[in-house]
Amino acid sequence: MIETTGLRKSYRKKTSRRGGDDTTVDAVRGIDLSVAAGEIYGFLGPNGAGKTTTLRMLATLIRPDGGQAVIAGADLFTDPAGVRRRIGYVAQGGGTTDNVSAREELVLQARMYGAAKAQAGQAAADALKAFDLTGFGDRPCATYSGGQRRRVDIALGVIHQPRVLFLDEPTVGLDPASRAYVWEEIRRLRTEGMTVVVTTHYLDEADALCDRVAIVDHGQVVAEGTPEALKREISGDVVLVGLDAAEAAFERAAAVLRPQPYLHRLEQNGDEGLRLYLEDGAAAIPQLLRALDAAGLTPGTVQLQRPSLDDVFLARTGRSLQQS
Ligand SMILES: Nc1ncnc2c1ncn2[C@@H]1O[C@H](COP(=O)(O)OP(=O)(O)OP(=O)(O)O)[C@@H](O)[C@H]1O
Repeated sequence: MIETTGLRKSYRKKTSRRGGDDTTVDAVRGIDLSVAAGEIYGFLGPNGAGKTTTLRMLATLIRPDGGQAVIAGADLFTDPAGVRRRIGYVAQGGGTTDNVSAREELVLQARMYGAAKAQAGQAAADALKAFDLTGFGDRPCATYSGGQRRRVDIALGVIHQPRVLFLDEPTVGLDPASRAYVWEEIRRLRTEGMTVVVTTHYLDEADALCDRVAIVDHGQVVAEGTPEALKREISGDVVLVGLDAAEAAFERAAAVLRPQPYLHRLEQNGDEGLRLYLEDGAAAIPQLLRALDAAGLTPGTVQLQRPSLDDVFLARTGRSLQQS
């Protein structure tokens, strides 16, 4: 449904000093994608990774500097109008107006896509029902909760029944219950056959919602696959060892643990302690506690975890997504 090769975009930025030269920001440095019909496909990455730029290029809102892309059978470079007819796009923060109701917004949007008045009224009524907005859909949008407003944004994005929907950070700023509700709506669109591409910097969102994920960093895809397959790459378990915030304790513990035969890899876990990658965490914990104890080190906490997408990010970039 979406095929891209080498998609790229640079921005020119004026330096703040007068007479200074322009600098170039390579926001997207050649992205190859293949998104199948009916998938929920996620771009996961830290702020500034190039997720929004990629999405805006695919949605015809920014012209790429190079590469190729075909979306729902239309070529992004030679037929952007064809792409636009087949897609919906919901920007970060959405586009609803405070003093207008959801129904009015939906009617207007349907009319903009060429529906006659009666058809647009019917499409709006159907959308209010489908997205569970009927209870408040005739009140001004300013009176809605963040989650309700987000559902209106998504309803607006699909009023013309596109084949592909692009959602930029759909749940940013929402409470956990509203986020779960928005995920449900996105899954419902998939069951109706829509292909959904979503950007997020939430690990749990990428993990729970997306069929496949591209992990993006510095304008490039650093890992791609189903969340399960990506996590399987990090074989074994993760053990978090909580230590005193003193650097010296981290270094001493690392020196003790590094030679242990069961350890695959060891990283500092921010200022909380160490993150150990090993085959069988439950079996290794008593041994590593004994080794630390023999060196006079007592961890405050020891936690066993399954690898997360953050561990994949860490393995590929050397940084944690949560700390980037
Ligand atoms: N209009 C612009 N002019 C100059 N630089 C830009 C522009 N838009 C984006 N950038 C830069 O391009 C890079 C990628 O930005 P982009 O917004 O695509 O990242 P992102 O992954 O979506 O992050 P966020 O979630 O913070 O929006 C960043 O370094 C950003 O500062």
